[in-house]
Amino acid sequence: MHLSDNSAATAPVTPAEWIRRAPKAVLHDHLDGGLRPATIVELARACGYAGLPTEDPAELAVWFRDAADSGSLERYLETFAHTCAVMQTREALHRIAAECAEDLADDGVVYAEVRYAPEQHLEAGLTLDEVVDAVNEGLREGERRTGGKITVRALLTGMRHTRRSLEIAELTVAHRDRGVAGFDIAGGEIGNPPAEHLPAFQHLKRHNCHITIHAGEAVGAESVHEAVQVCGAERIGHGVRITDDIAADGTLGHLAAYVRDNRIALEVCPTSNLQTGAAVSYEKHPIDELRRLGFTVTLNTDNRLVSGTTMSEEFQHMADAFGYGPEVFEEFTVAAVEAAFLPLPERRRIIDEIVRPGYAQVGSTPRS
Ligand SMILES: O=c1[nH]cnc2c1ncn2[C@@H]1O[C@H](CO)[C@@H](O)[C@H]1O
Ligand SMILES: [Zn+2]
Repeated sequence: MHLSDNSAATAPVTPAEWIRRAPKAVLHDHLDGGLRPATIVELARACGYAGLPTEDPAELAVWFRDAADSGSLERYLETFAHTCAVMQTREALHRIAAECAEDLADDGVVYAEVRYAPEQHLEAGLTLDEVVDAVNEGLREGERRTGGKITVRALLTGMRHTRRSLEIAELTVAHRDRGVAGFDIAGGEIGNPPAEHLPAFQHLKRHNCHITIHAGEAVGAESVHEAVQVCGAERIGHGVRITDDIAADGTLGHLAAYVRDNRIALEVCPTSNLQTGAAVSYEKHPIDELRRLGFTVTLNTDNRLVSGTTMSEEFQHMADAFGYGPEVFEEFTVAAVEAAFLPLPERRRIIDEIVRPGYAQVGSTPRS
């Protein structure tokens, strides 16, 4: 991985106004990867965290993006030490969750699933339940502040390298129907296969809970296979290395065919992929090939602060790389809401009452 290859990841973009206005849905956005830089600085002062690389919010934003632009998932993940350090109290979690909902809504996001690992927020004595309650209350507050422009659900993440996934699965079951929509596994992929967390997945299945798994980011198709066929993932976080199972002429192997034919949604995060080395450039990102081959593709931020991005910026990068217009973004957005971990009538309502009418308006106004 040459850093010059992914320098596009750090190039500033100004999304077109119609992109900002278009309704968007994000299924893959980490709460602890999307804080406002000014909030981190304030909270660090308040809790006495002295480890920040700078106390200037603008410099801090640049620092995160540059540090994460490393070509390796492991180094990308090191930056989260600074965000998690200031996310240890009920008040901090509440504030960060509320601001997250506000920032997403401000960017035109109408539906979001925001994920985080409760086990990373216990350093100041909170219990797992208290962490989940604080985040849920913050998300509800954020939804209210936007006047109901956005619906947000939480996904609880178990970390691949720790041994708490069964507890987090139990927590997911306990908080389902109260703001928690599903379960995820994240963290360093190499050497930490998802099947090591089988008891967690079995618990979730026993209780009919939704599962998504980060896979096919740093490890190839075998990781996607294990996530789907052994662990029962309904969606795949990233999943871009499913291309290992697709021949140059577009012929699909059995795994790729299974993922496509069962409409297992890929939560694709282009800028993050450039930073971690999972893709070499926007223009060469496999999202376009996957879309053309009929995969269920959704477009996501992964980490707005750490990857220095927003949904509008991801849309703009894809528009620049592949010439996508509103029709394709409507397709991505509908695909995302269809794959949401929401009851079907709610998904239909968001698509019929918000997404379709929103794109009808985008299409009828001049694009600039
Ligand atoms: O793209 C990713 N791949 C794998 N793990 C990730 C990614 N982005 C964030 N996290 C991890 O998920 C934790 C909970 O939100 C974060 O603390 C980070 O360690
Ligand atoms: Zn992620």
